[in-house]
Amino acid sequence: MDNTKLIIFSAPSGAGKTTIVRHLLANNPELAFSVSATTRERRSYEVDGKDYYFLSKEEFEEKIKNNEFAEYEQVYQGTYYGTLKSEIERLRKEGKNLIFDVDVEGGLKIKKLYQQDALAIFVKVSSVEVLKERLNNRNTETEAKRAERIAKAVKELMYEKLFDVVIENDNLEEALTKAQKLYNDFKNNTL
Ligand SMILES: Nc1nc2c(ncn2[C@@H]2O[C@H](COP(=O)(O)OP(=O)(O)O)[C@@H](O)[C@H]2O)c(=O)[nH]1
Ligand SMILES: Nc1ncnc2c1ncn2[C@@H]1O[C@H](COP(=O)(O)OP(=O)(O)O)[C@@H](O)[C@H]1O
Repeated sequence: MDNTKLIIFSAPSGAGKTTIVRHLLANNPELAFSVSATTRERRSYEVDGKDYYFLSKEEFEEKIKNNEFAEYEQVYQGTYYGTLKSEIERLRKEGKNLIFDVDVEGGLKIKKLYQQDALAIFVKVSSVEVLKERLNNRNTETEAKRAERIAKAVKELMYEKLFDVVIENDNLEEALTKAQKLYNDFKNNTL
């Protein structure tokens, strides 16, 4: 089946897209997570093959050479992230709707590739201060890496208008309800 839906979540780091994506996955069994490949270090709570395919730089560059990515980027200096064509094809063949957690540029590229089969959602918060606070609380990065994420986030805020829909994630409950409703409407062609 190649007419399944693709639902893309992009956001500045810390806005809450991973939290929203996990919630939708837990509540919608026909949804599957598009596992990206990356060269960044695994966080203690992450599982290889479930959260990301963790690859060496050499392995990743080999796949670039072989044209295996639908899209990829060096999101942070020296760190690759990308969506493998094989991942999308495998899950669509299984009849799954796919959900993506990718950065803003990656999200727009996937939207361009899949057009009306894809819904591109931008998650935002009311201020950069909120992002900083959440990244501090999540405590998964060093000070320098956090600063890099914040600098990128400030630039990404300008991309909001290029997305199909925006979800404000100041209140998590409201954001989760809106995300579920959007997914239902998109899935049922009633958006
Ligand atoms: N373009 C692209 N970006 C990705 C992909 N996978 C993850 N990302 C993005 O890379 C950025 C960094 O992700 P991560 O290291 O998990 O950090 P976090 O956003 O701070 O949780 C986030 O914006 C992700 O959405 C991908 O396959 N392609
Ligand atoms: N509405 C919210 N209010 C407060 N904290 C939140 C909210 N949404 C997410 N968080 C927390 O903020 C941090 C960043 O969220 P995460 O989903 O990892 O963001 P992203 O994937 O966009 O980087 C996490 O610790 C998460 O638990």
